[in-house]
Amino acid sequence: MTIFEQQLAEVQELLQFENYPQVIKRIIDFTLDTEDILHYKETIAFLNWYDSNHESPEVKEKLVDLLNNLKLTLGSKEIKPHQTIISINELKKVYNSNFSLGPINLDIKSGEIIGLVGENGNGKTTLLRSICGELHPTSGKINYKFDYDDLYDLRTKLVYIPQRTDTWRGSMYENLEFTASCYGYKPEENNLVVDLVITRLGLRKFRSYNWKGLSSGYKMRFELARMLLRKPKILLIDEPLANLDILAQQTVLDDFRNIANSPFRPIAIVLSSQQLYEVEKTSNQVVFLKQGVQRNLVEDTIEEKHFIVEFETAETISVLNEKLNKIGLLSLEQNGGTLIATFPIEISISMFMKTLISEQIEVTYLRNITNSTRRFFVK
Ligand SMILES: Nc1ncnc2c1ncn2[C@@H]1O[C@H](COP(=O)(O)OP(=O)(O)OP(=O)(O)O)[C@@H](O)[C@H]1O
Repeated sequence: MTIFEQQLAEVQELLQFENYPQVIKRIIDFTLDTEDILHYKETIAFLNWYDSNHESPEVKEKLVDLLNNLKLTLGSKEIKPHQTIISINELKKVYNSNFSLGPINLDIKSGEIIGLVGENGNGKTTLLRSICGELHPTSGKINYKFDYDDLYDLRTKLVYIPQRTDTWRGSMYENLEFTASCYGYKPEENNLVVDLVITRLGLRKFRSYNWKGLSSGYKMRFELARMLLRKPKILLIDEPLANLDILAQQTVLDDFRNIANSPFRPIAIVLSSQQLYEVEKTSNQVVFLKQGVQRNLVEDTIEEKHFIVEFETAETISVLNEKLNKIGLLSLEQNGGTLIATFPIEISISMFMKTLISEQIEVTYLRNITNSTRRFFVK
């Protein structure tokens, strides 16, 4: 099964369960993948009709037709393999302020999401700005393994969205039309592509809004729409989840996943965040930075492996120590209201849970963080 066939099967399943908002997003992705104006027009005709026919019994039938037509075109299109597009070797950046980042070693592949995590001031922004070429490394090298004509072309393909973005004038729609016209879309394609991208990012209702009228979460989505129109190889995004509620965070991460993993136009996404668990669920690689030093979870073989759980309970530390000693508790640390218990690696989550039940320890929260970068945070 090709990656396209897998994705098609996923969308067909969503359609079976009548999850229309998700199906429509994925259909827009496929439509953009065709790079064919006829498909753009067909999907937009459906979107315009759907605006006033959400409840119509014809929705499903129309979506099935759209999907079948897209399948015919995309079934014979060449699938792009995921390749290393940036290779970072021994990168170091030293500021006069004495902060030093690195050495960083990292391969970034198309189609993948890399999460950069770490507490405030640990070098996440410095690394993103180095990768996009805004900062010159003190030593080490960043190899860009894709074709580009000159530095301008390189910067077009490396798109960086900072934490705080600039204000803009006019409506969101006009701004996106302008961006599309600057980045090589034909005049007859311009509005069609803008319509598709705007809808894909959940901005359809807000197209006539100006900068002041948009909430910070929607401003971030606008920046994303603007950057996607540039057809980047890599998107570097600083704290995209910062102003979003938990549901919106999950939606945005899901969108990133699908946008990155296009069978025909895969891009890499590197994002920094404090939302550790959300990022870990979505990323192919997680890089943890502590005072500028890199720790990769998958490659972290230096330390001895332990079974580690994070939990919350009203029980006292002395009682917990006594009860959990029965399954070889090695340490019990308190981090705010949360407890972190470390055991030998032989202990499993089911053994831990059985002990909670047999020892009558009531917990209000529990998470196995053995394979999470969370354990770097709590050290
Ligand atoms: N241009 C600069 N000159 C000197 N020091 C700097 C400069 N930019 C950042 N720093 C320092 O480098 C360190 C790392 O900053 P950076 O912004 O990369 O961290 P961060 O992990 O992105 O933090 P946050 O999560 O707060 O955005 C900080 O101590 C910061 O003060």
